[in-house]
Amino acid sequence: MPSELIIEFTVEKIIGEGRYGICYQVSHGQKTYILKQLKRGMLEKAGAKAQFEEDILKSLQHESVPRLIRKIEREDFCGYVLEFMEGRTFEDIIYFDKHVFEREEIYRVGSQLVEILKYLHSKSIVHRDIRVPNTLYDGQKVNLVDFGLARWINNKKYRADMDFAFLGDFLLHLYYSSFEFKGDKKRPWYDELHLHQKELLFLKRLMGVEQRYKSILEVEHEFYETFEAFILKDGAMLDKEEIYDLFL
Ligand SMILES: Nc1ncnc2c1ncn2[C@@H]1O[C@H](COP(=O)(O)OP(=O)(O)OP(=O)(O)O)[C@@H](O)[C@H]1O
Repeated sequence: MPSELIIEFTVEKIIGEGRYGICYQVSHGQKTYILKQLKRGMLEKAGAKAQFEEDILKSLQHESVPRLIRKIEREDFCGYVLEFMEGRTFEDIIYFDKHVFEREEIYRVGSQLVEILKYLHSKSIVHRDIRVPNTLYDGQKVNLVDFGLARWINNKKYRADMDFAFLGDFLLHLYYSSFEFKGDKKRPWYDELHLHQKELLFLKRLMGVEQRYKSILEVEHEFYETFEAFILKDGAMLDKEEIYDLFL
């Protein structure tokens, strides 16, 4: 990184290096930002594609999506300064902290992701990379980052329903956090996870194993139907025992 940028932004740590760039956590005065450097080689190869992340982030205003603070385009550095979003990645929370997500928490996390997707799709944007390393969580709020693969929906190559299988796969990571492998032969998720009938159908439809959902509004409707049917009773969360009874 060029020294001038180190003067303007103090590099706190390197968060990661991906195919397209390097992510730094930086500070400027009291404020923390993310500095995402785009690799020059990749930028040239990717051409117009690199423009999507910038244009898409600029068009968004959502508390769970980082704001694009500014673009830096210089001879020796090309990248973005992004709003710093709180939380650890779900990847770290599940695989490093070994946190177990119970249904109530899966419901709370899932409902936030559905809400974020509803916003993105209403802006004609498909994210195409909703995965555990690109979602942050502080125990309450879910944030979605990495818009490198996001595109404007054109209903040909880029369809809104592409995000549904990602959402399904993401939710499966949460369900598997409580799964105990007993050395059994590996079976498909729909056989080995202990799921309520409605949950099973909801996840199968997200994943495209059963008839795919047509829109995020349909996903949202089914999400609440599915979870509220057995998690909420008279407006209150069922406790673990009560949820278990429903499975019998
Ligand atoms: N705005 C943000 N606030 C906080 N953390 C962020 C933010 N943006 C990215 N990160 C962190 O940096 C990591 C890498 O970011 P991002 O995925 O955008 O970079 P990338 O170069 O596309 O990486 P990859 O190729 O591995 O996907 C994320 O997993 C997340 O932990």
